[in-house]
Parts: sequence; C-alpha cells; structure tokens
Amino acid sequence: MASPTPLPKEPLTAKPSFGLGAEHLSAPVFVPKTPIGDASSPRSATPSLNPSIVNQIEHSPIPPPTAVNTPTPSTANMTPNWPTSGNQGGILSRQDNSMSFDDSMISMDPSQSSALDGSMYMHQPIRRPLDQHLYVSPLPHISNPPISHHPLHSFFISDDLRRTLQSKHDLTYLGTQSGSTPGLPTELGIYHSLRIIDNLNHIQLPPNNQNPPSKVYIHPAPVYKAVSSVDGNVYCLRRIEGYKLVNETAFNAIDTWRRMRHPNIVGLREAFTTKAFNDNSLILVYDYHPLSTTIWDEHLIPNPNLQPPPNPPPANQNQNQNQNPITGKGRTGLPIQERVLWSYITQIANALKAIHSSGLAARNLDPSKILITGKNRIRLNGCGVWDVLAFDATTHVGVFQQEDLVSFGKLIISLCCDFFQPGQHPALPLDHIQRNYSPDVKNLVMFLISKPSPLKSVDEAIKIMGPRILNELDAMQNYADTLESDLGAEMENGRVVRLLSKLGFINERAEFELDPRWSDTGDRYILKLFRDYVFHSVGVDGKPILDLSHVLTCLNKLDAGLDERIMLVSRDDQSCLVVSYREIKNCIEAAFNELRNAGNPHRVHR
Ligand SMILES: Nc1ncnc2c1ncn2[C@@H]1O[C@H](COP(=O)(O)OP(=O)(O)OP(=O)(O)O)[C@@H](O)[C@H]1O
Repeated sequence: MASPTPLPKEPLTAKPSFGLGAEHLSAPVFVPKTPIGDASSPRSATPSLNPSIVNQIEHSPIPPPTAVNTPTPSTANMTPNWPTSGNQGGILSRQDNSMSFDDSMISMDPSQSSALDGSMYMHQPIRRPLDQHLYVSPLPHISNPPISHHPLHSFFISDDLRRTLQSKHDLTYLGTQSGSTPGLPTELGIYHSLRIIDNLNHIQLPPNNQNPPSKVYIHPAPVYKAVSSVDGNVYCLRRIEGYKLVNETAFNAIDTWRRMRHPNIVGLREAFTTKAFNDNSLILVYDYHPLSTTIWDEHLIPNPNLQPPPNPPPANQNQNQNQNPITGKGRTGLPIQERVLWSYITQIANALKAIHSSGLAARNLDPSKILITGKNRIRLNGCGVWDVLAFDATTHVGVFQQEDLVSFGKLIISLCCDFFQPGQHPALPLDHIQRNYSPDVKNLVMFLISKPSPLKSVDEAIKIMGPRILNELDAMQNYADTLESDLGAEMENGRVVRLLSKLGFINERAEFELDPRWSDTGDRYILKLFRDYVFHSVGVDGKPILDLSHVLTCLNKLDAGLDERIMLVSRDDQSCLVVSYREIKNCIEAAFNELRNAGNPHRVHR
C-alpha cells in the first residue's frame, strides 16, 4: 500500500487547467437495473469465507451495512453518513430522471379521453429501467454468433480497427514535436515540423538528395507532412519544385477547390509559392490522411518478385498471395475483384460528379494520385495542381472534363488488365475485360473512352453504372452499422473509466481535511475493501486472479447501483461486510462529492 503523502492545505499551483474537470466524472449515465427492493438480481460469485473470521469491524468507524453473523456495531463508532433513505432518494430521483416517458403517454388520461378504452391502461406494462449494468452484445445484424460465443475482446472495438486507429494516430503525431527533418525549412509560412512522406518505394533518396521527377507532374513533386501553427493540425504539403509563377490568375481555381468538401476528394486548403527551399516552389496544402496508400501502390506497382499464377483464377476469387514484399500490398498478379472494382468506380464517379458540377476538372486521374485511405475507401488526390501548373485560360473546362472521362476509362482498363500500356489500342484489353468481368464493365469503359460528345458526361456514366451504385451503398451502410456497434462498446468502457477515476481519487488518498486516515475510514473503508474485492482477489492457492470479466462485471453492477449484495473481507481476514452495490455506489458519490466540494477544480501538481 502506498504510504500517504501529506496533502498541502493550499494547492501548490493554481494554474488554470484546460483538461477535464471533476464535473466530467459526474455525467448521469446510469439507471439501476432493477426496481428498488427487487431482490431477484443475480449474485456474483462471493469469495468463500471462514465463519471464524466473520467479526465485527473494529479498527475503524464503519457505517452499518449488513454484517454477516456479526453483532451490529455500536452506533457510537459509526460515521453518520451511511446512506439513509434520504440518500436513496438521490438514486430514486436519478432513476426518475432517466425514465423518459413519451409526452403523448402522459397526456393519455383515460378519464379525459372518450375515444380510448380505459381498460388498456390497466394493462399498461410498467416501464422499468434497463439492465444497464450489462454489456450489450452486438445486435444480430452486426454479429451472428450466439452471445455465449462472444470472446472477451468483443467488449471493446475490434482488434483490427483498434490497430488501424492506433497506427493512424501514431503516424499523425510522429515527429510533430521534433521540428523539421534536417535539410528542410524549419518553418514554411504557418507550417512547421516538415517531414517527407514516402510511399516506401521512394524511401531511398538519391545520393545528392535530389527528389526524383514525379511520374505525373514531370517536375520533382515531393509530399511533406507538416503541422500548422494556427490550428495545430497535421497537413500534407505537395511541393512542385522549379515552378515559376507567370500569371496570378492561375490561382483562381484554387478558391473553388478550397470550398469543395467531398468524401472522395482529398481537401485542398491553400496554395502558395515559396523560396524557402532555395528555389521557386509551388506548395499546395491538403488534408492529411495517415496510413494511406495509392491505387498505384496497391494494385499496379510492378512487382519483380511476382510469378504469375499458371491458371489465373476468376476475378471474383479472393486475393491474398503474391503481395508486394515492399509495401505488403501491391500487384498480386490476380485480376482485381469485380466487387472492389465497382467500389472504386462508384467512388471516382461520385468525385467526378462533384468536380464537374462545380465547373472544374480533375485533370489528375492517375493511379498514383488516387489515395486509398481505408478499406476500399478512395479519394482523388492532387486536385488543383494542374490548374496552377498548366494554367490555360484559353481552353474551355468542358474539354478537360471530357479528358477526365477518358482517363477514368483508361484507369479502369489498367486495373483490369495488367498488360495495358498507355497508348495501346484498346481492342485487346476490352476483349480481356469481356472475358473476365461482367458486360457492364466493358460497356462503361467503351462509353468512357469513346470520342467526346455533348452527350458524354459523368451523369451518363452514372446511368450505365445503375444498380452497381446500390451495392456500394449497401457496403457503406453495413460498415457504418459495424462502426456504430464498435462505438457502443467504447461508450460502455467510458462509463467504467469514469468510475475507476472516482475510485482512484478516493482510494489510498493521502491526508484530507487534516485526517491522514481519511481514505481508510468511514465510507471510504468500504471502497478500499471493494477495490480489493475487484482487483486483488486471490485463488485458493494464494495466487492472484487476473479476471477482466470479474472486474467489468463488478464495475458495471456498481455503476448501475444494483441491490445485489457482496461480501467484502478485510485484508487480515478479521472482519467482513455484506453490502449492496447500491450502498457502495452511495459511498463513492459521498466521498467523491466531499473531495469535489473541498477541492480545487484545477489540477494540483505534486
Ligand atoms: N494527402 C495525403 N495524406 C497522406 N498521405 C499522402 C497524401 N498525399 C500523398 N500521400 C502519400 O504520399 C505518398 C507519395 O505520394 P505521391 O503522389 O508523390 O506518389 P508517388 O508515387 O511518389 O508519385 P510521383 O511519382 O508523382 O511523385 C503516397 O504514397 C501517399 O501514401
């Protein structure tokens, strides 16, 4: 047990805190499971107890819960703040508040409504609070295995999602505190801590540290991650080296791009020129999507180690072999699955529709400029670069929009046919597509690569896609359901954290109100025993029991304030108490309120 450290009477520092205050622990999230007095709630496993050790608590003034086989302690030794019926009223009122009745039900008074049969009110079921001490298992539409088969980790978000989110967070903040990489400007306008982003294939910079020319922009066009000193967010900066501004109107389109917010387009924030790199560079600032790859990296990058399979399986077969050893992804040598292909097509068409409707053109439908930011989740990247880099006031935007459609068609061909080369006649690839994919793919490609005409637009392309779009809608909605379910699991855990925080504030607290034993006496002693009951159980062999389900069950029952009783045994086995979760919950509330009323709302550093 940690030795108590005297608590200073005055806070040592009175710095304002911008973190969460104690009030955040008091969020009213719970209603009791059972109505008051319902004794039917299940009992948790109670540690077996030698009756000889069941004695009255002697060493500290303890409020009077039900003692097992023990004489009732003398009231003189008890702290008076043991929950009374008045205290329980607090619970009842919370319970009342939490029961939300439909207004229309309240107004349905049979005596005032001739249209309604009064007898139905006789049978109106009494609404009872929900079993909120229990974790809610995922609903059947999310997960089919029976509840008994749910592993423990289904209490939390899935491991895959947790890993992905964790990696994204790590990557986002990696290096944001350590300044720019040597050789890069310390500051670039409002941006600092510049770091180059590689797609692992460019991880080796040339010996003279020159960036290689971009496959798309011809100029070297490195990408950096940087932190904005205005909002503290991380952004992605695309630098076009050797850019000379000749016409200021070249930046006109940037304003329209900046206003565009679309789920399939990487948001452009601003564009400017700079000499900070000791040259003339154009900088375009985009939203940062950590852990993203590109369609090029994921599907098209040549893989020298790849041995094509002797008999290529059909497009709808799973792909999980021959992945690129550098990225762990990359061209697999297998045709892209049609389901994934339609997902990409739908999202690109969606982006193009938004772009063309805004009077712009993408001009950038290259596989290396389409980011994959999640599972089959894509976003057009690099929007606006060509509008500035190859500013052309004489060509109508409709021409560029027609080019977008042709580039879209070629992109689909590249994804379906690994042998396709730009400039190659489409007859062979189309034949390949016809044999390996449904006719809709070929029809769409033929429409997209056909000659420009006033009738050729992204709207017409969307019509050809027709019902395929609904598949994408299904997939998105299923995914949203799964995420919502994961969110629900984390919400349950948030409640437990709040409770644990309160217990942490109270248990083993050093001197409070000049009483060095404050946290070991009165209500607080029960909390100490409860903490031992939850976390410090030992088996019959004396070995610690680390049972997360026991912890979660106890804490959730506590949060719900059940009437179920448990037996708390002192560490020296000399005394025990039988108390209900409701009573323990009252102890926590009382002790925590005592601390909160006396305490400084701001954090005290010791
Ligand atoms: N907005 C962004 N957020 C996060 N990562 C990005 C963003 N834009 C690009 N990237 C990452 O930067 C890597 C490099 O992008 P880039 O467009 O330079 O690809 P590239 O294959 O190197 O193309 P190029 O030949 O044109 O340089 C991409 O693989 C992608 O993972």
